[in-house]
Amino acid sequence: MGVSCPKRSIDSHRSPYQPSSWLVYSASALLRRWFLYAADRLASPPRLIFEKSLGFAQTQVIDAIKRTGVIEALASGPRTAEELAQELGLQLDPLYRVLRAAVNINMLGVERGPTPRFHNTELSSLLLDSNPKSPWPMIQWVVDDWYGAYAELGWVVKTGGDAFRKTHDGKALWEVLQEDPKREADFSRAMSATDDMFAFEAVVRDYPWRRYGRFCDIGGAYGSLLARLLRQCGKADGVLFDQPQVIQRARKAWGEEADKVDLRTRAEFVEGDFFMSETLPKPRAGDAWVLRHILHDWNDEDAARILAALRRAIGATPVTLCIVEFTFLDEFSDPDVASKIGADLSVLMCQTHGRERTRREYEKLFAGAGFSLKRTVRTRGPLCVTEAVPI
Ligand SMILES: Nc1ncnc2c1ncn2[C@@H]1O[C@H](CSCC[C@H]([NH3+])C(=O)O)[C@@H](O)[C@H]1O
Repeated sequence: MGVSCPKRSIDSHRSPYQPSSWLVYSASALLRRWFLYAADRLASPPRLIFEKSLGFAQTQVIDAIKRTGVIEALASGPRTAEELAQELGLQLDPLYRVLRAAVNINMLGVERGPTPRFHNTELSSLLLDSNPKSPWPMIQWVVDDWYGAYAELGWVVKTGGDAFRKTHDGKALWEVLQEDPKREADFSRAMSATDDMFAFEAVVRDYPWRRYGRFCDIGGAYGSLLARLLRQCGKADGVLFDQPQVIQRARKAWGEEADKVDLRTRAEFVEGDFFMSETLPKPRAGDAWVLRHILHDWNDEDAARILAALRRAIGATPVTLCIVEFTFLDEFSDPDVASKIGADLSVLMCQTHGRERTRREYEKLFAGAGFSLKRTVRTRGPLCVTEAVPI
């Protein structure tokens, strides 16, 4: 009985998802992998392989309960399928079957009885419009833009082609976004929504950011990472660097959003292109140039061009590059390998052969652009911080 609501409050300054201790983090990652392995061993192989091949059905169930308004309607209390069908103008039979499927994957809960009443769970409540940190913008991207590209995975393996261009009239993601300001705004919002998914709070806490005097967030979108770093390191200031149209909207966000507005005087906004060194910020000794989810968007050739532009812009100034990515520590068994593989396939399919890299692959990339890799710092989540300094 009763409606389960999000147990953790939504705080605008800090992620509501605090990292657990290293011991709990490592043990739970291990247990999760073990449970998944055990569940597979217990199932009958023919059924198992068929169920795995139906993975896309989950995507569609989540999409359906969000886009038909079920999740919003349930925010005001449990409903039967009949009530929902009437209120939202939906078809009762398929609706009931989708609600049942959602309960099966814990996306909805049910009060059983002759007429079952459905309610939101902690998971579905996260998708409410009233949640400023809702993962929905990202899920919407996955469904609307990635899904079709993913269907071309076998084709990519055979031909080495570009799935995103194939499914988007020959255009790459950045071109699609540049042509449509609304979609670009949605994309930047979607990127901020990944903060809580990938233990962003652990990145802030598990790496010693306080040693730097200034952060330059290169390709920082609306600056959710920069804002969090400035809050953590009271003496530092920051530069947010991105494409002109993104920075114009970021400026507005920093004038309005509760988690950023008081930090506005400590941040500078620079518009440019990270392939062109002359547009990058002017370096300052003691800077950290932070690139989160940037290099993974690009294949080795393009990533090397970005690093070469950064190297030219930095010159002889002592600056540290901090690359925040889903770095593979062990490609088959590191604790968060499932998230890393998910991210790797997404950038393979949607970013013209972007890739998640191993430490050795970063080492090679840096060396080719005049940087040397100093160390890779693990965090209590799938993201690592890899430091590099100019040679
Ligand atoms: N040529 C470019 N120059 C500068 N920024 C770019 C360029 N191409 C893509 N970007 C930006 O790169 C970012 C990649 S998405 C990552 C955003 C942010 N670092 C985060 O972790 O949330 C987007 O904000 C793009 O606008």
